[in-house]
Amino acid sequence: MPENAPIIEARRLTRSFGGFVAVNNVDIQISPGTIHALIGPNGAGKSTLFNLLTKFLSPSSGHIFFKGRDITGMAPADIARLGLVRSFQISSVFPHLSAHENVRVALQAREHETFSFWKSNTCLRRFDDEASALLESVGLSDKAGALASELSYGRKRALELATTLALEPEVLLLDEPMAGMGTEDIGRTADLIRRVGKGRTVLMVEHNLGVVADLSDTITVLRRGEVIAEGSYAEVSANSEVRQAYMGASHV
Ligand SMILES: Nc1ncnc2c1ncn2[C@@H]1O[C@H](COP(=O)(O)OP(=O)(O)OP(=O)(O)O)[C@@H](O)[C@H]1O
Repeated sequence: MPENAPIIEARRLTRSFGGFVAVNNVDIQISPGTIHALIGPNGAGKSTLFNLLTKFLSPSSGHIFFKGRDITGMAPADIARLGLVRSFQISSVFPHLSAHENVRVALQAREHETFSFWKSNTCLRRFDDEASALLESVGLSDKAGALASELSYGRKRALELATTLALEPEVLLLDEPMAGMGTEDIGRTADLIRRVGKGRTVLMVEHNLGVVADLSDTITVLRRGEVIAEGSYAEVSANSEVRQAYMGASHV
């Protein structure tokens, strides 16, 4: 496969709910090593498209490719093993384990060593060291011993990112990473995404256009289930159809 071939590609992707077409014949290509955002007004079909691309929903028709391989019929767990890992699901963190233990569990899961009580101390030590390094990379070193349930909202999401990074994903899929965050957490999370996005591909749905402008290499704008524009923030924000789509929308 050529180096700049899309890492994720959808062709004529469509999803209907009853008679309603939420995603309509969408073609999209995600280039490797880029941060790519899906935006659009409420009800545009962003979450549906994201859920299709991450295999949480099945398409009514169309195809999804990961590194040129058709993954349309594959289960999410199988595509996660290929390197496509969805993050920012609060439920993926165990509330009664410490931040450090949460990351260690994810590292053990990666190596299918969930039942590692019989492992040597040296082996467990390796997970400990790796867990500490991951916590440091998301700025949580000082919270290593804190229970996940005691972390602030923004830090919980940083912990989720650490547990996702433990799986060594090639593609990070972020569903509204800034949702529910205050200004300070937004700034910190944006820095974090930029940092962990280096050398990876990031696909995110995000409502905060300031963050989208700041982080994204490419933006795809949806409206009523269809792609109406794609390009850099400067390009899409100058597009008259995009401006029209956002007029009167509550979150711009
Ligand atoms: N499970 C479902 N059953 C029926 N209709 C659905 C379902 N999921 C989404 N829809 C409809 O599909 C359309 C697109 O929804 P979707 O959540 O993908 O939009 P969105 O762009 O993510 O919106 P928002 O910004 O409000 O989150 C909406 O009209 C929604 O009501």
